[in-house]
Amino acid sequence: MTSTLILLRHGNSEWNQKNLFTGWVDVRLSEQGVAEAKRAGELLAESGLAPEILYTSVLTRAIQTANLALEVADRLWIPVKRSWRLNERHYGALQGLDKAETLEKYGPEQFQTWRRSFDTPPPPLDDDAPYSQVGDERYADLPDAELPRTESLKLVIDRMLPYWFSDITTDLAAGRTVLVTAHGNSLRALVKHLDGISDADIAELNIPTGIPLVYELDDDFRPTAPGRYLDPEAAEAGAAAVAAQGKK
Ligand SMILES: O=C(O)[C@@H](CO)OP(=O)(O)O
Repeated sequence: MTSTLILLRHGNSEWNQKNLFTGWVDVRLSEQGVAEAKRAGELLAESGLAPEILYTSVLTRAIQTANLALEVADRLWIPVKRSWRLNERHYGALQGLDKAETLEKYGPEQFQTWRRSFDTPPPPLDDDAPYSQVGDERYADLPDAELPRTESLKLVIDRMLPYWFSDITTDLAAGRTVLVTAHGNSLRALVKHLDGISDADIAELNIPTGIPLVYELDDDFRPTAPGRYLDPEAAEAGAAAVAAQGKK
């Protein structure tokens, strides 16, 4: 039996628009992001795909995106599960910094290492820094030692994959069409796992905002074919724009 998995990166956020490193900072969608999320709902409806359960991170921009898309697709009623394990990568001390200024200050090599290397996290964020998540109510159940102060992509995979196996694959095994609405780097982590992308090659993968990416999975939750974007042309342009962030 095959099952269907739909991955959706949240629409453009207020901080994507301002070109700021975001990570776990809880910003909202920009107007453009709202339009992208609604368009994602149209793409889902036009494709005939009907999500039966929604997974999101606990960050507002992913939740807004899912709600807007599902409303357009007339599926706002489906059950929802949220987890911090689907959150964006914690960007450490870079959270809140301007990407172009960071590129200029530290140079392209360091900038690319922080953004896209597999296992080099940015410097950790101080607990009393303005954009720290220490004390944020939504993480109250998370032991302090497990609350990230920075993360590499590898660390995202380490905290995301257990949830993939414990929860998301359980719904897939039950034959449900699953929608996962999450973030650029948490979805890069999941796509790396699904497509078996090497630690080196994952640096080149960028996920566009607001365009559903659909996988058919076999009984072992492996893709039967490459994932397909419901609007391939827009996805290509969107991924190129993400890759170019920082450059003025
Ligand atoms: O700032 C961030 O949290 C992410 C996603 O917006 O950015 P980047 O693509 O640079 O990893």
